[in-house]
Amino acid sequence: MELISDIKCFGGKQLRYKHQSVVNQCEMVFSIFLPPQCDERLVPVIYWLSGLTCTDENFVTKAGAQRYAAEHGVAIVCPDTSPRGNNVPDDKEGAYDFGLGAGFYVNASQEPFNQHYQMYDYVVSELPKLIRQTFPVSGKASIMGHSMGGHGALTIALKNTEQYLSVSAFAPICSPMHCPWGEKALTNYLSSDIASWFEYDASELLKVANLYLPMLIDQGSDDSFLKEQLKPHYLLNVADAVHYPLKYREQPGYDHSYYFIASFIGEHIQFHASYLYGISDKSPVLI
Ligand SMILES: N[C@@H](CCC(=O)N[C@@H](CS)C(=O)NCC(=O)O)C(=O)O
Repeated sequence: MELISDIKCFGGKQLRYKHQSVVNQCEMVFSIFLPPQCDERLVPVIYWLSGLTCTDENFVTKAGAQRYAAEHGVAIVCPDTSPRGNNVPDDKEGAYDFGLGAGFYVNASQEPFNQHYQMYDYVVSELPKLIRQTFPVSGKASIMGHSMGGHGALTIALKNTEQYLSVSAFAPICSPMHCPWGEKALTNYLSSDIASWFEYDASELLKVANLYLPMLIDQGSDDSFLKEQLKPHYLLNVADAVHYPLKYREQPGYDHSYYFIASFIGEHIQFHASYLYGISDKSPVLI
């Protein structure tokens, strides 16, 4: 692993590294914020998954999360949103919503994407192992994300309830099976057989959830992607039907941007810290 940058921030460190990923078969870059508490003890980790067109750096430079992470004593890990490099295939037309910067946090099974696009395994297994081996972090983790990354956080948490204590999302794609961004990604990374899409659709996964994971979602009412792409009603209808106690907040007047994320990131970090530090009771219940 190679250190790219090391910057002091709110008494802690904002670090950036590159390493060779086994699952993605390419060099990957990630960022990690270590709060000042790391000087004395192990801290829990929150994983942040970004949206379309982002790298590991959008959240680091725009969300203003470091102040809250330092206050609450949590590390924040930000992976990139896709594999990258000369040999990594991209969208045929170089569109922003597929390929580079748009890995959708799935394991691709379809040529030519299956060789490098294994972002699900990267985020769930390879990166957390590397983080635990390298940094002063405890085994406790939560996960959050935005848009495509909100879809990633929700699906990954719902499929790995033992690995995360809480999950949250800003403007997540709530049912990729039912929106143009998701349909394009799932068709090309998986197949045109819709049966293969269910395991990467948060609304479908919520239908069969048997453990309750604390879940917070913020959605701006003036988000230009709300009606065509994000479609929270799919998730909310399932949550109602199966009595899943998710906390959904429509935030009046906010759009899809990092200004929206910056406005509520403090509350999301506080939400996760309350479970990571055992202040709130996760009490997983069978539903
Ligand atoms: N209109 C945008 C669509 C992509 C977009 O809005 N991306 C969101 C996530 S879905 C984002 O975080 N962009 C980077 C940023 O705002 O820093 C574009 O073409 O770049």
